[in-house]
Amino acid sequence: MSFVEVRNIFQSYGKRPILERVNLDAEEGEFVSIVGASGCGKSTFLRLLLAQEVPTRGHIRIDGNDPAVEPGRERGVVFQRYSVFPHMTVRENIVAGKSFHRPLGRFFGAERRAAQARADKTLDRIGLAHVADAYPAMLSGGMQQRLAIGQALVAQPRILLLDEPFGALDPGTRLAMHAFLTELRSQTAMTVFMVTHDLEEGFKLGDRVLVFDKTRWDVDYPDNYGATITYDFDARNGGIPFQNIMEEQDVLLSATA
Ligand SMILES: Nc1ncnc2c1ncn2[C@@H]1O[C@H](COP(=O)(O)OP(=O)(O)OP(=O)(O)O)[C@@H](O)[C@H]1O
Repeated sequence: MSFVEVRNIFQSYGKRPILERVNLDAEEGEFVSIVGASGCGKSTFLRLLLAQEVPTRGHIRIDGNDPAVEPGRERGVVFQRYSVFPHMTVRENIVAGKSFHRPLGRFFGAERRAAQARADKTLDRIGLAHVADAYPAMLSGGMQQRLAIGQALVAQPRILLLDEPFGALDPGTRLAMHAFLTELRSQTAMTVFMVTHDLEEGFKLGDRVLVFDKTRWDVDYPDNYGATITYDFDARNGGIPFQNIMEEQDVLLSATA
């Protein structure tokens, strides 16, 4: 039994199929990058893993069980747009990440102090301890996204779902976030699913790179068929030498110039 089992998933919105026959096995600790054309259903797949949606057909098992409806211990999630609370300080945001299953801030006395101490540990880990009392608007984009990741991590989920988490960041900050995520992963052994539009990022960070695409097309009715996993690349130890693909493209370009 794999840690994450996806069996013959179909998902349609109304009559329109988005995903069809999606099958996947992922082991605990794997980093799975997901790429594919815009609108092919990558975020839909993450929502299914999050149990925010129920598939039209098929099933998903996480550690042998149906995915819990509420993320938390099992899954954390980070989207491209920062999901931090603007009216709370950095530390309060982390506490809220842990306590989102109850009304925010409902921690008192010793429990509140314990929650804050845990939050400070997370802030240390994500390098934001020095701005614990600042508000998100005072932070750079990279820092805000680190805060969002910290918020997802504070409940120590076994699976982290990232939907284009670095898409809104400038290239330098993006590289810093890659280093941050790689370090975090070595500390936590989390399983990660990351949707990205950046192929190079997918190969750099992922153990595997899944490509979602349609295998069937009807030119008259392009919405008739859904996408599935068409490639499952092993990206470990330079398994797919992405740089070489880029170089080959350059060779092709210069050959045709
Ligand atoms: N709740 C919904 N109801 C109806 N259609 C939806 C719903 N959610 C998504 N869609 C449609 O399903 C398709 C797949 O959407 P999804 O966001 O999963 O694609 P994506 O691959 O993540 O795209 P992108 O790369 O642009 O973010 C899109 O055409 C979208 O408009």
